[in-house]
Amino acid sequence: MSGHDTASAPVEIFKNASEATHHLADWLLKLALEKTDGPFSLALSGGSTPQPLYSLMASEPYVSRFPWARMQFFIGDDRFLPHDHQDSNYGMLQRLLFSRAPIPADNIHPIPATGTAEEAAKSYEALLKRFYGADQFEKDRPLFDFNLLGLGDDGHTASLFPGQPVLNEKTAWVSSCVPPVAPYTRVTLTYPAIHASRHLVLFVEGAGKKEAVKKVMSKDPSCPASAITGMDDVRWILDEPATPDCVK
Ligand SMILES: O=C1O[C@H](COP(=O)(O)O)[C@@H](O)[C@H](O)[C@H]1O
Repeated sequence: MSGHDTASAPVEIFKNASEATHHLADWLLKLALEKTDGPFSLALSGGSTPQPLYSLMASEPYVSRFPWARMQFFIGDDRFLPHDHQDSNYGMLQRLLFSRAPIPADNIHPIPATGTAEEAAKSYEALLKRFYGADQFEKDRPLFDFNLLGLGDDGHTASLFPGQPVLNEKTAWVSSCVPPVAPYTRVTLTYPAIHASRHLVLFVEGAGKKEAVKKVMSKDPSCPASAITGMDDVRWILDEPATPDCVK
């Protein structure tokens, strides 16, 4: 069973964060191995939830099994900070995964951290368009084979925060934005770029997220994650504490 949006998406529930993380690593490995006709492109999220996943991918047996040379790594959103700043999403990925797995340097695509945030967004969009080989999305041709998204307790995903102008972006693939409350100017994939994903997963853990998960599942318009769609497959991977009673 598969769904194309966050309300119809199947929900996979795991007893705890460790089980959810192992399941996600196994599924991601399967998808990456199955895609043999060209690169396997990924957009990865930041924040705290996926950190054990990145560490796991860089550990045995996964590190010996992923087809790293065929994988192209993009960042779903980042804080506009030097890459070695402790709150940089790219910096976190570099520490936990990129520096520990045999990934060709040319396959890792950080959001630039120089110039202005607007310039960084434009430059990342140009890079994505070169990778995609076109300036416009083509029907049934994804930009990302896999897009890993998190969820904030305010319903934000990537750096699409409630009530922000970036939510209305219809053409740009990448945008800078200033979160209303959370720290740092951000550079984020926009809805059009996120929607061009073949497999998209909302990976959410912890009781503190339960209310936000419930709102997004019921398409509450105040939550940016409610408007997420994917091309083929949108799914939730949750641990029990994050799972609303209505889906248990
Ligand atoms: O600010 C961000 O928050 C979300 C959720 O992070 P978490 O720490 O609650 O897991 C994350 O998905 C996003 O990439 C990040 O920049």
